[in-house]
Amino acid sequence: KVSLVHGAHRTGRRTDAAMARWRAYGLGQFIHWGLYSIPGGEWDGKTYNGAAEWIRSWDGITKSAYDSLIYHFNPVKFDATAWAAAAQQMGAKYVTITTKHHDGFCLWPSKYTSYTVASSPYKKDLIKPLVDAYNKAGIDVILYFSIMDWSNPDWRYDIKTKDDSIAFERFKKFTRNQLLELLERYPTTKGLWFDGTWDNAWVKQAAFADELETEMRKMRPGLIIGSRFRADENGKRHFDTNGQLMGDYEQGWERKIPNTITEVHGNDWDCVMTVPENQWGYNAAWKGHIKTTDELLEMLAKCVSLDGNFVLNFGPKGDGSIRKEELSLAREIGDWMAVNQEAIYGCEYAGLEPQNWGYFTKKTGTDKIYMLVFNVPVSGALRVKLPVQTSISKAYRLGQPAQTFVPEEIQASESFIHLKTTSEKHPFVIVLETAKKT
Ligand SMILES: C#C[C@@H]1N[C@@H](C)[C@@H](O)[C@H]1O
Repeated sequence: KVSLVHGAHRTGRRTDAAMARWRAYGLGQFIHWGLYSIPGGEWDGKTYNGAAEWIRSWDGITKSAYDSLIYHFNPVKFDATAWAAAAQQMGAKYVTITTKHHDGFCLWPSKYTSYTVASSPYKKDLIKPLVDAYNKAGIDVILYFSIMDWSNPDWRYDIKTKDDSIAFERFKKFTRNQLLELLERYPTTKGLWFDGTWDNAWVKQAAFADELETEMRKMRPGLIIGSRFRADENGKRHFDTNGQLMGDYEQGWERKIPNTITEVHGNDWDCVMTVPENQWGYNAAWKGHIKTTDELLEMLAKCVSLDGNFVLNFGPKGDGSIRKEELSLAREIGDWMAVNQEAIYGCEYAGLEPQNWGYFTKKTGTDKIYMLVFNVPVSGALRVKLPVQTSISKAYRLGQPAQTFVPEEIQASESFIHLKTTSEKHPFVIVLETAKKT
């Protein structure tokens, strides 16, 4: 181990109540909304392949033309209550909302720049109504904040000259001001989801970022900050030079999910996922593979089965409406969660040998096991291997307790659950109440 001043300040998981609440969420919603939502991935009649929220960075688009979008931002269809209701029906327990993406446009009337909603025809703060509506719907709010800020003349990708250094010192003050402003304005928010922290200039700010993180945590006890915020003094991100996780949970699972529990290293983590391959902001012409409800449910199940949360992204349109494809996905996920949420909320890695038919979760603090079935074998026989000296005292279909199963023990602590039919068309859950053999 090397001695670090600005590495991880904690080994192992946080054990406080705020983090336990985060750990139990299971399902979250991501919202990417801003000026980029107006063009929706198209410019002068041309569609581009890159992510729609990065359109300002694409060749062929003049930056000033993009920046003028602020004078057209007037989301008259914005309805925070409707957004929160859709998320609540879906079963999301937390939402991560873009306060400022890489373009630097602020959805709140920040005192520290004019590039905010206050300078748009809409004028009003968008974050407060969202925080209030989601909280009212019983959904916690995490604020997404991009350190990288293309609108700020003091931002630098790297610091090469004295002038760069002087400018970036101003940028660091600006960034701190905005973050403390967000924490002051929205006191019920539970965490900050940082992005745009990979550039050299920021990676060189180990001491500043470490002190800022400490300051924010003092301001908001329980605040949750992931591994993407800061680098250690050797420029190591997510995991410090000693391999210790920076921050409270691993934030590396962007559009990907671990396959084994060993990849999780005993940390908390969440996976943030797009519906199309790689579009976060609204993209009019969704191209390529658009994930189905069952695919997204399987991702959710896989994340929870490996001790993570699954956060599904929505990209509202520039007018503030949510596209119908996302609303129907939310509804179908919600319909499934209405029956099966017990296998998701407050659940964790079950510690059992993975099986091909799907995923195990376990209710935290109990011996209750859930079998989330996605791949019914032609035999209809679902193999279950329990720890030695553990038996299944009861097995039944979640949501239909009268549909019970009598496990066939094929050898010590290994059983088959025989399905009554192999013609299920959608994922379902079997509950196993287990007990230590006396
Ligand atoms: C790259 C990148 C960013 N990280 C995702 C969470 C989106 O915000 C995307 O633009």
